[in-house]
Amino acid sequence: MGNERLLLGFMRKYWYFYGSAIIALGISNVIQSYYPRVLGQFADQLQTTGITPEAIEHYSLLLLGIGVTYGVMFAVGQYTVMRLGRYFEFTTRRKLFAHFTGLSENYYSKHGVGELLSYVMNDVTAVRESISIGFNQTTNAIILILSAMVMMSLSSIPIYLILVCVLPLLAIPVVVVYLGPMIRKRSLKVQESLAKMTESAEEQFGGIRVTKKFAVEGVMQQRFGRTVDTIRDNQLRLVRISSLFQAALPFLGALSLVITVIFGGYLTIQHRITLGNFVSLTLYLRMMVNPLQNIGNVINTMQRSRASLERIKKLLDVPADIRESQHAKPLEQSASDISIRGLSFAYPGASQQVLRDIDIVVRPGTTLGIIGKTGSGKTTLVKLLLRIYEPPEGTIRIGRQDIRHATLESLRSHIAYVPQDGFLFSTTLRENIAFSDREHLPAEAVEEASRQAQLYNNIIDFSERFETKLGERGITLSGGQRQRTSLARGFIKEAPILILDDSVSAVDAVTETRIIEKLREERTGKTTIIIAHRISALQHADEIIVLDEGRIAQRGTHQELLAEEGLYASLHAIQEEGTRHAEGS
Ligand SMILES: Nc1ncnc2c1ncn2[C@@H]1O[C@H](COP(=O)(O)OP(=O)(O)OP(=O)(O)O)[C@@H](O)[C@H]1O
Repeated sequence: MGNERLLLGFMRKYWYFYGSAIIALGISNVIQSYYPRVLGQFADQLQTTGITPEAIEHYSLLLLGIGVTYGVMFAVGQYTVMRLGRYFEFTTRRKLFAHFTGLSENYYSKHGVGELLSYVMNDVTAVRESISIGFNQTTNAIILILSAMVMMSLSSIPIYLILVCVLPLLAIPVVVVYLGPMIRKRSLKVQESLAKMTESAEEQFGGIRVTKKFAVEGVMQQRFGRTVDTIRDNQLRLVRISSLFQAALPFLGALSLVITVIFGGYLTIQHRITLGNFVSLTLYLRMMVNPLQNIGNVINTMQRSRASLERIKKLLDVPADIRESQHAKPLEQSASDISIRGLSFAYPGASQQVLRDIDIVVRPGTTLGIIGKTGSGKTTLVKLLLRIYEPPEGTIRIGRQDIRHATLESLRSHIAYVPQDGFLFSTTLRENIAFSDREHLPAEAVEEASRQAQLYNNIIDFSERFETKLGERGITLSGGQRQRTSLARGFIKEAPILILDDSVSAVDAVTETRIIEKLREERTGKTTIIIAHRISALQHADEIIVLDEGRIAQRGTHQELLAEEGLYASLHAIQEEGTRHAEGS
């Protein structure tokens, strides 16, 4: 029942729409139920007084009136319900998207993009169908069946005849109760395998260039084929049971008609009912078969949509791991000193700590360099600073404030973070650079940031300059250009703290030197953290920290570190050797 709360909440909110839809559909169906009665009366008149031009005119006008009123009211009801379905679709999609943005990296590391897309596409559509088509057909069916029953009882058709003829139709609920849950279970499986396919397709399309470069198209096709096969198997299992369900209902309808023809026909021959009664009864029963079949379809759709609703509800119930504390305050605006004390950290679910006993103090306006082998915990440290993962209470402070008690918005606007592979959106270069505040950042600021990132000269070579559109994930740019676009995005933010996480790794040595020089000019008085593998990118820092397996192995200035034996000096020697080699060749 919990799952339906989402749906019921929506229905409660738009009850007036539902109310008017029920009224319109109700009127249309009640009117429609007059149709067999009128034809029955016409048949009786034919038999008793014979056909007259007045009778033809009277009955045809009556039927026309029924047809027109039915059509108009039905259209109004149908339109209202369809509109509601669409409302649900877009409000739920928005809700899901808002929920997605609140979920942490930890969640995304476990769930693929395709899987999440599947919620927004397949599941929401399935529920929407049950709202519009389902609601529409159920209302029609219930009202039409009820009106038909009332009309039959009001006519002079004997009740025992009605009951006997309707008997097979009463088996329908039994079939529904028996097969419904099976349909739902199988639908859930179909939705899950659809999600897997979307996920696989997303990954395969994203990685198509790698696939081609490694010439492994065959393997990838096979892998994708397997996900498609699973869907086929699950779909077929669903189709088998749905078909059985849908076949059972018309069969019961036909059985009821057979009884009507035999029993009703016999009573007509015996003159115990009139020919008109017989005609109306047959038409009424015929009229009830379609709605009953529709109820079957609706229950089928409902079972499917309940499966989807279950998935959506489960997703919406996933709590955001990073939540603001109740008394969170914005960070002090001018604060730019960072103090890390006794910080140890293991990723959720992991037994090994990736950071151990980290103590760092970054005074305001200074630059900290962090170097270390791959996997030594450099990025993890930044993720904790940004609270992408929650650091232990009291371990990280900015200014005097524990970041655990700062509002997330203030923390993240306080820090400009440039990751190694900054994601570029498929929009213009200008919008990508001005990402932090697209609406307000002036064109000059965008140009200045691109100059600082040594990207300006590249951009002015493009025919549309800053208005150049980037393809999906910025494919039209080279690796170095993409990295510099991401750098410009970080520079433009002019945040009190700037973190470059291996952000100049894809540019050549000359460009790197220019960027670092520009950075030193522009960021005097502002705090900067530079993470790099190349010593040249951080040698000017006020303090350099060497991380090794999550611990601080060495610390000091470039000169101090060169003077002592250790990882830094050996890295320096290797890199110098490499540079000499490159210059010599
Ligand atoms: N989301 C995660 N869940 C579990 N373990 C993780 C996660 N992210 C990183 N790790 C592990 O944490 C360790 C440190 O990773 P981190 O990314 O901080 O290293 P790094 O020093 O930045 O490496 P690189 O120089 O290659 O970028 C690695 O062993 C990595 O496998």
